[in-house]
Amino acid sequence: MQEVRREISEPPLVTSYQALLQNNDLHSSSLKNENLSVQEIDLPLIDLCNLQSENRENSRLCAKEIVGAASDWGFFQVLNHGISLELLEKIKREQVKLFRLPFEKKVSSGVLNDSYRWGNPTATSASQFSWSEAFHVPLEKISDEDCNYGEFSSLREIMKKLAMAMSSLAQTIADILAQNLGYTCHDFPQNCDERTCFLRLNRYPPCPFSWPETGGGASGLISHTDSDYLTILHQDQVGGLQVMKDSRWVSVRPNRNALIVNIGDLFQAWSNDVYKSVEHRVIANAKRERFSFAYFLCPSYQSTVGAYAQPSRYRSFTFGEFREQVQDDVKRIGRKVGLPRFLMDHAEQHIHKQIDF
Ligand SMILES: C=C1C[C@]23C[C@@]1(O)CC[C@H]2[C@@]12CC[C@H](O)[C@@](C)(C(=O)O1)[C@H]2[C@@H]3C(=O)O
Ligand SMILES: O=C(O)CCC(=O)C(=O)O
Ligand SMILES: [Fe+2]
Repeated sequence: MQEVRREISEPPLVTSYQALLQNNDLHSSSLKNENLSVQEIDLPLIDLCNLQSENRENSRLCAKEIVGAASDWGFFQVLNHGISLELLEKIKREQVKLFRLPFEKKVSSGVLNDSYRWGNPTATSASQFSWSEAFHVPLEKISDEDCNYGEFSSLREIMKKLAMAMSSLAQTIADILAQNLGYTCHDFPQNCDERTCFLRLNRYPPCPFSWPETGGGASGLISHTDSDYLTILHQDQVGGLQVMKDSRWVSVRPNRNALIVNIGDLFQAWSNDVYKSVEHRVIANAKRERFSFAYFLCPSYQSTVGAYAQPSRYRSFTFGEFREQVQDDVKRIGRKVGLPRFLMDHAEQHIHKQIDF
């Protein structure tokens, strides 16, 4: 009887991870029992309905909560964000269908602007491996007629709606954070539009190398800070997102009605470290697959990040220079360094201070 070859949708994560384990000391694993006593917490929960309140005091207090969380946690979650549960559930259904495509098709069909990524292509050790797959799609490609959606035309419509709603939410929050620092223009950050921003769809397959089965194990997504101004993130109810708080990992309790907002590297630089771009990661789950999606508020590569006030702790750099430095560091030392590469050194700071007076 003709054997029906079941097309595999799973990326070859096991093979890749095992190959990396062979390279390294067999006992080395990314989470050397780091995960033992991670506390589950609720991120600061901010109800955005107060922002539109006629009561100016409510609106002011809501803005104050956003500023406080962005300065202290670098992460918070918002209610009444303008994206309906119905739309969020539609995205989840489409996302499941999309990731169920045969792996070969995800890699080679060019679907969603050929934006498919899995594992961590630059990983040279097990600790840099990410047990996940993703589509990282520029917003402009979502509405681009010749963007290959294959049988996913419904996905295009849903992603366009999502992108619009996420863009508006990100702009509202960026405005509040910028105004708090005395920035009066209403279009901060400049040069962020559908040509420069991204939607990222993540799937985290069940992982046989996950903690605590092995007392350490693969990361769903390795620890990183986001290379953007601001990220709006939706995680499903499986859990696994962890955020660094006071030098300890805390696990973020899922809240089905909330969206998570986190400050990116560029906003930390622009705000002279007032707002924090905080390390976060995803712990792989042994039994359940997990889905999330994220909107990244990014400027054009030619845009200078600058600072809201001088003297800035960071030398002036463009987003393109930042991305290049990230990729160069990942290639040369196996991990992203990010902002520390752009700190003004003391001599430069001294000179800038002299020039400014
Ligand atoms: C926000 C992001 C930065 C990142 C891609 C991502 O969407 C999520 C994973 C991040 C990460 C972590 C490990 C590596 O440093 C990196 C280059 C990667 O492959 O995944 C970064 C990505 C980045 O900075 O572009
Ligand atoms: O899946 C998550 O919860 C986090 C994803 C993330 O950090 C990212 O895509 O940058
Ligand atoms: Fe992230």
